[in-house]
Amino acid sequence: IKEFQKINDPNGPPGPTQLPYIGRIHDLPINFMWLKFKEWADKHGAGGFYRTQMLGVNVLVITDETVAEDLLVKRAKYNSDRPNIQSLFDSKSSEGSMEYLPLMGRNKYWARQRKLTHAYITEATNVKYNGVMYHEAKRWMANLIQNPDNFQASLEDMAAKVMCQLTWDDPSLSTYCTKSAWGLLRQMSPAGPITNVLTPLWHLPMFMNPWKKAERKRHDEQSAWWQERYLTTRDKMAQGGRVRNCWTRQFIEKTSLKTNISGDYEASCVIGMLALVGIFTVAGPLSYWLVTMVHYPEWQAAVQKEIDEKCEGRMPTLEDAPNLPILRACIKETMRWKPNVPTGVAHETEADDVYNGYFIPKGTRLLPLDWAFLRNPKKYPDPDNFRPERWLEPGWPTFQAPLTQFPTIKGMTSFGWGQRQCLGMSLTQDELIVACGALAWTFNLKPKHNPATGMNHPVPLDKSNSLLIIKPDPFQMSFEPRSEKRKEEALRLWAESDARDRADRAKFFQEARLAQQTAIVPDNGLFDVLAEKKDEASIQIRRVNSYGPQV
Ligand code: HEM
Repeated sequence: IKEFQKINDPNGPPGPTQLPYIGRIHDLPINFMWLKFKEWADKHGAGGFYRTQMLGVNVLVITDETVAEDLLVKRAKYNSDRPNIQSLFDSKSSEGSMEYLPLMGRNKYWARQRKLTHAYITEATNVKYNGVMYHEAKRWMANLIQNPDNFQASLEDMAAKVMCQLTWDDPSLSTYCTKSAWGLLRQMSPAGPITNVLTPLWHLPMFMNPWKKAERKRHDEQSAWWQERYLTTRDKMAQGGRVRNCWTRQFIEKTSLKTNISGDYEASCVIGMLALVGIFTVAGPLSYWLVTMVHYPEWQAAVQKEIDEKCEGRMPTLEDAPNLPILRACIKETMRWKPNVPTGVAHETEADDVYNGYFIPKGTRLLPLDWAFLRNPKKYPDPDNFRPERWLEPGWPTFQAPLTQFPTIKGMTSFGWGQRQCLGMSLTQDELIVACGALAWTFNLKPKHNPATGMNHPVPLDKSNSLLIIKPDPFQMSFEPRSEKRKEEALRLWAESDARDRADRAKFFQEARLAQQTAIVPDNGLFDVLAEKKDEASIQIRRVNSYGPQV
């Protein structure tokens, strides 16, 4: 009784009644958890937040943007740590595992890896990703023409190819990279292994602990693959520069000479993680774009009309973005209506604090509930419906001019807060403009006819997985080329881009080989450095493998 009274202290923050130790874990469903959090928000969150508990852990659910601003931005100094994820080894990198930047505590590994990631993404954005997004969007359009029923896999593959190209100059790695990203995403999600919710199970001895054994295998495979990618890239460079511009090459050639990244192992992790994080994050809104366009043909027509007029018949590029506000409004409204990280990503407090008169103990998880922010009826009237006009017409609370600049997805609550704010906002916006623009230019996206029932296959609006980053459950739809001419043109664009890419690679490799034969390239000693570093790397990697993760 005493314990019950203590955790339900009437002077504490509001929230649902807690049971000793388990808190409210018994009626928090694993699936669609964000809906239950929102239900509690409607009952208890009048002040913009409420508290709950889970197996002894304090959670403050933030349901209002102003409170998120106060706690996560203004008090970022001590509210930017991350909670431990039980089913990963050393998820916070407190023991020096250095592996998962987005999950790290606010420590030195996080600080230097965030700096490097930010610099690399910014540089790639400034050079428009060396055309990689256009190339992959064209490949995807051709794939959709030739094999439309495989659209969900080819969509993820497009996002993965962009990241593998930017990271290792090798789009053929996309299949493995996607699988690897899935493995990590599942492992870190509350709806993944049961040990993320019933955390004490994780501490069973290894011989009777299937969860830990499975994670050991997943972890070791993933880190070995990251290391192999890194060393293979370096080998290729040492054998005649057979790698074009990419983040790994940039690290080996330039950054490694002046960085505080500790060495090859850490480099392979920060670079590998960067490749992974850009797959499902972008694939989510892109999948929801398909769902939305099927349900709102009038908005699809408006986007197509805008593209046809403003791009004069061309497939849109990033240069066209300022002239395409309807496209940008539909992208932003898709992300508002169907956010792909609906619970938000938790921060953890590093100091005791008092907020609005309520005591918040050190170690509290702060959960910025994106589903609640994006369904706030004051900011988003008619929040449950897809209304892109809220970004386009004066009179709506979210309207902002000029339309050449707004709407933009940059700064949306979905990208998080303060010191931990997402580093991929520009990349996401650019990839969505290119990919959604290409879809609108090439296809009419429609429901698919089911001859067995004589009706269309349903395209559900509310069926998804419940991982931390969600995507819609498999569905069927049709990709109808807008005309025979458009179809031919899309296929031609891909053939042309593919041929150019092959020719560029061949020319680059030939020149690099020639330069190596005539010893022009190694005059800066790069290859000697690389040869030496290779030995260091093998030593270091042997060390890392024997050190292993903290079990
Ligand atoms: C729709 C797309 C995306 C969404 C909704 C999203 C959302 C988020 C969220 C909610 C966080 C945590 C923020 C916080 O803790 O306050 C985050 C962190 C991060 N995101 Fe994204 N993200 C997206 C795309 C990307 C992409 C494409 C990349 C990179 C290519 C990326 C890289 C990162 C990184 C590196 C972090 C960790 C930042 C840190 O912990 O300091 N994200 N993202």
